[in-house]
Amino acid sequence: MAPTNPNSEKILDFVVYKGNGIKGLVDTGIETVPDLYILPIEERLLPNNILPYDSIPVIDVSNWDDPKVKESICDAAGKWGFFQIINHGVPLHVLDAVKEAAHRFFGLPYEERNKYWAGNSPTDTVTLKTSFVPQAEAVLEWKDYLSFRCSPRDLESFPLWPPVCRRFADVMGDTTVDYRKYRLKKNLELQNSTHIYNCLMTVYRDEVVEYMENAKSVIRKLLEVLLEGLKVKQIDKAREYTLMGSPIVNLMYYPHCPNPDFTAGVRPHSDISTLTVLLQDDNGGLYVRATENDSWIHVLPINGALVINIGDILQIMSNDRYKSIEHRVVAKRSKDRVSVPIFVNPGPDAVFGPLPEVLESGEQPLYKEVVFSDYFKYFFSKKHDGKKSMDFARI
Ligand SMILES: COc1cc(/C=C/C(=O)SCCNC(=O)CCNC(=O)[C@H](O)C(C)(C)COP(=O)(O)OP(=O)(O)OC[C@H]2O[C@@H](n3cnc4c(N)ncnc43)[C@H](O)[C@@H]2OP(=O)(O)O)ccc1O
Ligand SMILES: O=C(O)CCC(=O)C(=O)O
Ligand SMILES: [Fe+2]
Repeated sequence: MAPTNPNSEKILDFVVYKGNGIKGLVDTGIETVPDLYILPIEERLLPNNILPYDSIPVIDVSNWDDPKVKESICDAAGKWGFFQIINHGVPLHVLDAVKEAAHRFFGLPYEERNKYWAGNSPTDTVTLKTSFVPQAEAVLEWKDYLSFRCSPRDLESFPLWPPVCRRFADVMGDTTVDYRKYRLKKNLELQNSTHIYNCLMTVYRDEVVEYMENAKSVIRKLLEVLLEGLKVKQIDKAREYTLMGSPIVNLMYYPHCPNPDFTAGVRPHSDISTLTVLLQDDNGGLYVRATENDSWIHVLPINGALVINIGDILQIMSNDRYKSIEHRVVAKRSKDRVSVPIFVNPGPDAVFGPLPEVLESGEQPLYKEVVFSDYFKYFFSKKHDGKKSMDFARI
């Protein structure tokens, strides 16, 4: 949807086609929001539509086996589709490191960031993008993001992920070092050299993998509890592939915005994942749709917590017992906001539909069976538009 306004054409060229991103535009010192980013009034989040006293549930998961914990998770998935978990076991330093990595990556000069811009990246497992689908959006979203595909197979391209650290190259001698050798060397060196540790800490890809590795057991536990709530006794290999075969980790960057009320960081949408594990910073800005018409609940940042939301796939598999709820993001006026979602997605060729365990008592399926890559392509063929992507699978 090419803009007709010549100024918007110039901005589109600078941000998208020259690969500067919205970060590059903000770095030019703009003091007003360009037309290309101004939402029509009916799409803006107005203060009257925010419910000031409501909040999504916060669940302490220090004991996953406690029936009350399991019940709270399944209830929240059915009623809210969103909840925060605390005492989940992912160390605070791992969470802080990955947020810090996002700031460091987006703090790099244009030339360094641009090496990973969609179309330039040495591997399709890591791409830097802007907005959502700029080709299909009349108004762009105020965000850039570095996206990492993290299935075991994708991790083979780890050596091509952005290290961008001279000191790292000096220490390792070769930035294209094999991942396993790199881990081995890191473990050996860590025992006797804080200097080398500090060097390694400046490598983004390492923080992303560290975060993902730590989050895996939380994801597994959440899925076990949620599937048990649907009478599924165990997650075998085939189900594991359908539930979590191709995770994606994004480093999201919402640079400060001269007038955030006019813009969308992310438009209202539901995620297409089975579930999403989201680490947000202390800026706030994430809003979840409440049951009342067009009202929104702010997700208060809690240090160390992870925000969990049910995605379309789990709503479909549960035949609507669990809900993928719409949410949106508003950028900040004077601070750069970062967040790190893990979209826990099915493997590309996984076929999903309402689970047999859910339908066993004769309930009618509300959705047909769909191949995940078809659903994914459909989602990325248009702008974020509430929950409309679910129509793709609805009977
Ligand atoms: C929210 O809930 C989610 C989210 C997610 C996943 C989130 C991600 O961030 S995954 C990474 C980004 N997504 C994808 O890559 C999706 C796969 N991509 C596609 O299917 C296609 O790129 C497309 C979006 C459908 C567009 O296809 P097409 O019209 O054929 O255009 P392309 O050839 O791909 O691109 C043309 C040209 O533009 C560049 N480009 C495309 N998108 C962007 C962008 N956002 N920013 C900047 N540039 C972009 C592209 O690289 C091409 O450039 P060339 O120089 O190569 O011509 C998971 C789960 C959830 O629940
Ligand atoms: O940045 C956030 O807090 C949420 C981002 C989000 O909803 C998404 O990328 O799907
Ligand atoms: Fe989302």
